[in-house]
Amino acid sequence: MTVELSSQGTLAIPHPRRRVPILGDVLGVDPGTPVQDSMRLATELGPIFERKVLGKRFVIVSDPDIVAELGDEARFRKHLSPAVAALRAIGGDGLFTAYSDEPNWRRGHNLLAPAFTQSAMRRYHESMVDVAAELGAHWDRSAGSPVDVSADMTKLTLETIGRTGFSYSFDSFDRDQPHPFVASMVRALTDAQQRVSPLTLLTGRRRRRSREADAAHLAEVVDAVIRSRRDADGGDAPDDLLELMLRAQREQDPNRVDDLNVRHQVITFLVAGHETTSGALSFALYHLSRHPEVLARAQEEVDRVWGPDADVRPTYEQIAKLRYVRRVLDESLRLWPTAPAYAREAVEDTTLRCGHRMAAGDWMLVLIPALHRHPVWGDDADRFDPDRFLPERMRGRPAHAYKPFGTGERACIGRQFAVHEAVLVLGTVLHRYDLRGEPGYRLRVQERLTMMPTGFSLSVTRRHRTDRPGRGVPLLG
Ligand code: HEM
Repeated sequence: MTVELSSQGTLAIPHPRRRVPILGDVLGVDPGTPVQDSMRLATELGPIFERKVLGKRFVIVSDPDIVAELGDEARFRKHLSPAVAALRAIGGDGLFTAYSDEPNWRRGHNLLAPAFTQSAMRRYHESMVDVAAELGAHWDRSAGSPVDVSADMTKLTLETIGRTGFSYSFDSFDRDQPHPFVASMVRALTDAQQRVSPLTLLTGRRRRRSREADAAHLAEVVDAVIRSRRDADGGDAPDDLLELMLRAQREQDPNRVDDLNVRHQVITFLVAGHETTSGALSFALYHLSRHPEVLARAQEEVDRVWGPDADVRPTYEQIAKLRYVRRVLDESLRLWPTAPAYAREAVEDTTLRCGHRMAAGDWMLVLIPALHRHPVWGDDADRFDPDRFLPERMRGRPAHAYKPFGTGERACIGRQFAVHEAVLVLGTVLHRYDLRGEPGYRLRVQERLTMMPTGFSLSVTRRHRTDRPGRGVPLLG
């Protein structure tokens, strides 16, 4: 990166041309799409630029060298951006919204990390297969009408984290409307993201009331889940996240957390554990529907690894063998990383190698979709190409050019969970259906802290044995 130094010897950071006094860089900005606006600004202004909104300064970076430096845990740590700090209204000091020096972050991390190891995934596998099969049954019932992909992926991922983490079913596929938990969560996330916008500042009181009602509703749902567990006969309690926390309380474990934090952790995992994976699956299905050659290759792989039985229940080992499907997921998360930003603050005064000085507490926002389109990805970085994730091509790129799951000790604890679930679900869909997107659909991305395709539907038709090369006899009907 080339740098230009200001008269004070620090990096002169570009900003949007038309800056308005007091309000800041708001012209041409849509409060509903701050991430996509910033992606556009990154192409205009480069891999480090600033935006000011109502006196709040955001330094936004997408340069792999700077991102690598910000990942140095000795000099930087997680910062709660204004949007993430606003989420504390529902997540309190749960893992995602805790400050790194809050005691409950370390305790919660130590307590819950064993539930996210690769071997722990074996315990969740059968429940994940069950939920994927329910999606199949739901789509079979759609009888040829297009399915709303993001809505159904949200049902699926909420159901999966509910059952695996808390042995609780939201009965997602038996509902016409999303569970009220989802409606409250979507409003809470959207509200958090828009909290820094001057336009939304004007709608104060009504917004505050609705925010409080949503926080109360989320707490109510979660307290009911916790209560039903406490009331149950503890004899054969399921081995899940909730049990880990309740057992630690009973056994006076040094990492035990109090009742309020148990609530915060459950809300955190229900939200963080489904919203991002739902978006990742929806984007992957969007790309598959747009790239018939990728779709055919992915289907060929699933047929080969899982065999011809349309109602197959894949084994745990058969998920990791879907290498090409995994590359489809990785490439979807490159173009549309569904948790699109994370913030890092300087632990003490420091100077970046590019010359930019940061005082202790100064922070920068890593804009992941722009990092994932940096020139190190080549001059066709906007093109969907899963083979970018072939091992030999990955070795040729800087490691910090790909960060969909964040960085360091505050990186995503649920990464293995998300990958196992997403590959399993994509495998199930590809094995069972042919997919056809609406020909006129142009990708629209909704932002609510996370990103999700909107208005995207697919026509799904059951595949026959004759659709699987070299097989012969029809499987159905
Ligand atoms: C494709 C799916 C997912 C993506 C893209 C994703 C992305 C991320 C990112 C970027 C962070 C770091 C945020 C920051 O530094 O501020 C994060 C943290 C976190 N994620 Fe995920 N995530 C996904 C799935 C999951 C799942 C399935 C779970 C739980 C089952 C989960 C639970 C969490 C939690 C609890 C944190 C906070 C960790 C901590 O700070 O200790 N995520 N995730």
